[in-house]
Amino acid sequence: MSEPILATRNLRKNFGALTATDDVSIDLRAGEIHAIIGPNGAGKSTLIAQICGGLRPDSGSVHLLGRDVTADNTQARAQAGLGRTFQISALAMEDSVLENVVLGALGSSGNPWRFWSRALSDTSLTAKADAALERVGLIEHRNTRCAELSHGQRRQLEVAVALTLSPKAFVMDEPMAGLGAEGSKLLTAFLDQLRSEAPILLVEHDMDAVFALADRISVLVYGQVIATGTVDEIRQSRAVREAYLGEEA
Ligand SMILES: Nc1ncnc2c1ncn2[C@@H]1O[C@H](COP(=O)(O)OP(=O)(O)OP(=O)(O)O)[C@@H](O)[C@H]1O
Repeated sequence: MSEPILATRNLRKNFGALTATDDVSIDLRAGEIHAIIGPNGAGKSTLIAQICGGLRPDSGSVHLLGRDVTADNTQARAQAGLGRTFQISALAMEDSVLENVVLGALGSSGNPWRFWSRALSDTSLTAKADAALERVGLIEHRNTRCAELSHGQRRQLEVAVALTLSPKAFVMDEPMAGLGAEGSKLLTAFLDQLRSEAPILLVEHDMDAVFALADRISVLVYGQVIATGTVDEIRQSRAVREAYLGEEA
């Protein structure tokens, strides 16, 4: 099997006596959507933070395209090809849609703030931003203030921001959160085709979306991966039903 695009190896993180990440080794392979599910407090956000560089693990490692990036900060990982969308929106509400995409591309690329005014007249940057907006279906809103977008459109915009860096892997933290049925359907269709461009590690509570999209699912409970498998394997797993879905086996 080809080398995973993104991987964690024996990742561990303690908060005092609590082990929030307990020996987690997961792979994200080319072309796949790998969903991470688990009850509240299972350690999904803590795991994502270590993968993206916001939190340093106590032990274990993170690998991107075969390279150990454990010591790299968030920005370095973004530059190395890790595209991220957030659970809590990181958009600038008073700025336009286009400005948000350019700002995101700049911020992640490590360019200092003082070049901001020049960035908007940099046609290669704005062309890239427009291409990303076109892809997520927001091009006609390029000059709209972000605050005027619907919740669903903001989610699309976050994906556009991530797209500008041509990521090699995406990490998405609850992209469906707050979307209505129609919004979820649209985003599900979009992610479905996005996986062929870059695989997606997807943390998501919306089980309809997870079951519709995931090639593989890993189930996290008390910081541990208790099972990894296909949708059918996870649905049929006795351990998962007992530990997570709360059903009597
Ligand atoms: N900075 C912190 N200090 C102490 N404990 C923390 C910290 N961050 C998280 N925890 C604890 O670690 C455990 C895992 O939390 P985490 O937020 O990663 O879970 P989660 O699966 O993302 O939950 P949710 O689905 O509710 O977002 C929880 O028990 C939480 O209280």
